[in-house]
Amino acid sequence: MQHAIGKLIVLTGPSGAGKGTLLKALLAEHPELYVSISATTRSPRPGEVHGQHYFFLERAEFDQMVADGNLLEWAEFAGNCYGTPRQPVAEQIAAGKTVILEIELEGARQVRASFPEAYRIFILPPSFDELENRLRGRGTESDEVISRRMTRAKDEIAAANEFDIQIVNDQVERAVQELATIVFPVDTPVPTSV
Ligand SMILES: Nc1nc2c(ncn2[C@@H]2O[C@H](COP(=O)(O)OP(=O)(O)O)[C@@H](O)[C@H]2O)c(=O)[nH]1
Ligand SMILES: Nc1ncnc2c1ncn2[C@@H]1O[C@H](COP(=O)(O)OP(=O)(O)O)[C@@H](O)[C@H]1O
Repeated sequence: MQHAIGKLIVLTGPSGAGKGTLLKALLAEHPELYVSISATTRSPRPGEVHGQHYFFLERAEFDQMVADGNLLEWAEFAGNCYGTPRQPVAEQIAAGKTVILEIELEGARQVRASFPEAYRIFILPPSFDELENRLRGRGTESDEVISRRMTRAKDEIAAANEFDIQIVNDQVERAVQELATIVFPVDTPVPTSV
């Protein structure tokens, strides 16, 4: 039996741009999508669940995953390590699923090198000020972490044109619809008669 081959989609954008918000809304409409669960050394935020939002690991455990070749990509971001467990992604793609990786810029570059057929989407905030408002408004990070993320955001936004497409997250509903048309491109209808 021949296996269907699914596709791989990478979603990147500065912290606070709304990647998590858009993905959650997309997933609610399309539960058949598989969103990869990353490993991280960052501490859980209130409400975050191990194995659901992230696999929260000690640094030594993360380093072991890297050493064993168990991460498809990984990077350091604002003082913590983040990486994509390889096996679940490989399994879901082999099963024909569309797999989404929500990862930062360095990881997205690694995926481009190792998986050039992946489709890479960049989420932009409407403005830099609005990005900071959203990050502060989320209320999950200290001032110091916010300022580290804002510094990083400048470099990330400067790399937006490395991606196949950019989506401005102005309004959640509109941006989710745009995202959906990219993840699920409308097939050209096959004429039933000529
Ligand atoms: N390279 C890489 N980046 C990741 C991974 N998981 C999450 N990230 C990115 O790490 C950054 C920080 O994530 P997080 O601490 O959850 O903050 P948030 O995205 O602002 O909620 C974000 O840009 C994520 O997209 C991963 O597996 N690999
Ligand atoms: N289009 C939008 N308009 C206003 N606020 C938004 C929008 N999208 C997301 N937000 C808010 O901005 C904050 C950051 O969004 P989040 O999805 O956590 O970003 P990211 O995952 O990219 O770090 C959250 O408080 C979220 O509710």
